[in-house]
Amino acid sequence: MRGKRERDRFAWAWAGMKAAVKEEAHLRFHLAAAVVVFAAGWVVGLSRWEWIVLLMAVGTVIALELVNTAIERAVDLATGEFHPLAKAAKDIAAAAVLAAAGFAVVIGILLFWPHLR
Ligand SMILES: Nc1ncnc2c1ncn2[C@@H]1O[C@H](COP(=O)(O)OP(=O)(O)OP(=O)(O)O)[C@@H](O)[C@H]1O
Repeated sequence: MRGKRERDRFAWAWAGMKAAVKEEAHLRFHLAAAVVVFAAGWVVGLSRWEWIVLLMAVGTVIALELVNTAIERAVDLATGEFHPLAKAAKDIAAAAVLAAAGFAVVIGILLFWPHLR
């Protein structure tokens, strides 16, 4: 019974992932950028620790993009009207993605720079 429940959870999470990828261009962009960065990491031969740092940076951006998408849906469900709190919720969620993406770019530069010199 517990195994089935765990399988259901995984299936629901996978359904959420598929819906977000289908509906969110920003998420598709981040996934495509991740593929390019992973290919570049493979080409330059990142070390194990460099891979760990890169995976954490990329994973954080993608996870926050998913949370941002969930917050957008929840806000849209809560109100169809213009509301300052709805704006704040969406804008702050978007800022979280932007902050993570900005740090990921800096991390990427620090990781790849020594391999490209
Ligand atoms: N109900 C609302 N009340 C006030 N401002 C809103 C509301 N809905 C959206 N906004 C403002 O409009 C902006 C864009 O909202 P939208 O729902 O189109 O999200 P988005 O960030 O463009 O997401 P998507 O990734 O779907 O394009 C929000 O960041 C927010 O500033």
